Amino acid sequence: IISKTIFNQKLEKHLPPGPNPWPIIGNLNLIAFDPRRSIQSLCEKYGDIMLLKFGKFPVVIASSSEMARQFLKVNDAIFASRPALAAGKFTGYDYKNMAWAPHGPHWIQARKIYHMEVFSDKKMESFEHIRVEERRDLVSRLCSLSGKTIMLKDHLSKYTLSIICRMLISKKYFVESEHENSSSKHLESMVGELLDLNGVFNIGDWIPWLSFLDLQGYVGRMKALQKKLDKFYDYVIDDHEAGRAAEKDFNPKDLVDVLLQMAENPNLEVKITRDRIKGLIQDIFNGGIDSTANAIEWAIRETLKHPHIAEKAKAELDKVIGRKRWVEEKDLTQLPYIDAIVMETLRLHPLATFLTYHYSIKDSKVAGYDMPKGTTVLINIWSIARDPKTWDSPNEFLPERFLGKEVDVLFGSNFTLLPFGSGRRRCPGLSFGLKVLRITLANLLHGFNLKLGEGIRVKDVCSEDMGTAVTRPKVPLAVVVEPTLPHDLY
Ligand code: HEM
Repeated sequence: IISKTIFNQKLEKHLPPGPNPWPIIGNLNLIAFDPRRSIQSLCEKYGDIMLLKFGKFPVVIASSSEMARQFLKVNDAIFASRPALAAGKFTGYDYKNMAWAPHGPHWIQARKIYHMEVFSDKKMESFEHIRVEERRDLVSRLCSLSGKTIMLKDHLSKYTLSIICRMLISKKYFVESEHENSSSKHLESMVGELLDLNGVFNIGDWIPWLSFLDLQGYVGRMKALQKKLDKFYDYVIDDHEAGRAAEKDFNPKDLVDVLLQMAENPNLEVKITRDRIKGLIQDIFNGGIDSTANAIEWAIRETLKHPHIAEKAKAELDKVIGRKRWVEEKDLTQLPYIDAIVMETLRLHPLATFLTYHYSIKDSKVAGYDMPKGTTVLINIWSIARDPKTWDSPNEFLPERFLGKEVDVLFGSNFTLLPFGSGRRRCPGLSFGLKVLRITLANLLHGFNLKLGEGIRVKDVCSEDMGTAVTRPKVPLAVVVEPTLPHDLY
């Protein structure tokens, strides 16, 4: 009876191929224990578009550039929403942030605010001094640790966190301290956990009547984390409100000031509440800190694994910049090999295996298949960027393949490479993240000899990730840094 029902359904509707689902659990039996790897191997079997059932919910996996184009360009307006998952409810202020917001007036308004108040060319320029100062701070900190084995990622996360804090909330709020709850390390670890929890596969999302059991403990962790972050945001907002109250003719200095000012505007289509302010701050913490730090770490890791690539990059830097100054943002267009390393890094090590879930708001037909309203879509950017039909030697780190190409191949109009997504939901922090990644990588290679930590051999440098949705390196990178520019530059 079951297979007949399924067969009839498939006849009535032209659905993408995929394994037959079980009642209640759908195909969860095939993927629940190692979702990422299981989905990848099912894609190999069923092809570039596959239908799975997560519980009773249809989930389509798109694993080729053409299928990505179908969802992110041809049918973008239909698939630009998000499913209502626990991560959005418990870590996205009940979908009042941007990343988990369904397509609608709140999300449209939020994106406009981001574009105008954070990522416009004018704003990006006005924040340049922050990026310069924090970069100086990073290189002098690294210089002071020269000769010692350090965990590079710790320094990179601290650096991206400081830039974001100063742009968003003007201050760092957290100080260098041994006290766990007031150190920047504390905020960093909360933000790292936030990113991970936003990528988990939570069974209760797909079998809602089981959600109260919180079988994997993720919802409990989300709630506990959100409570801690909420306390921090309350403190920041209260402090900003006090600043506004104390100053006559107050001039907004950062995004929180701007949002508080907008909250007083009765004519906005969607009222900006305190929770919406928190959600929007949280998006930038969630999206901007670890993503960029991870990408810089991956790039350095690959150059350590392939010393000839580091040498070639240094030769370019010596020729274009010389040995008497640091690289500045205006130099970036003169450094094609650095850009090639960046592009190859984001090809092999995207932030996540799949883009954040997309979700359809009405019935549609995609590539000849019927897609009912409420279909969730996972775009498999990891497989697309390693597709042997598009890429020669797809698993090798070969920056040369990008020589002669501009970094805008990363912007999503070429569906063979989608590290930032494409279409309406494309990453709004793209140009900021990319700028920080390019300039930091260039300066680290220019100003330091980076060597592997004691006892680590080149062949031991691991390029594997942890196998979770967010592609974090399996083994943290331990390095020794040696300054190479004149001492007064550090
Ligand atoms: C190398 C750095 C970064 C990478 C690789 C990256 C990647 C991504 C990806 C793949 C998405 C999902 C797109 C989709 O759903 O189709 C995304 C969304 C997003 N990113 Fe980024 N990102 C980076 C940096 C940043 C930065 C610096 C910020 C903010 C400061 C940011 C904020 C966001 C937000 C808010 C979203 C959700 C957009 C929405 O749902 O409308 N990201 N990012």
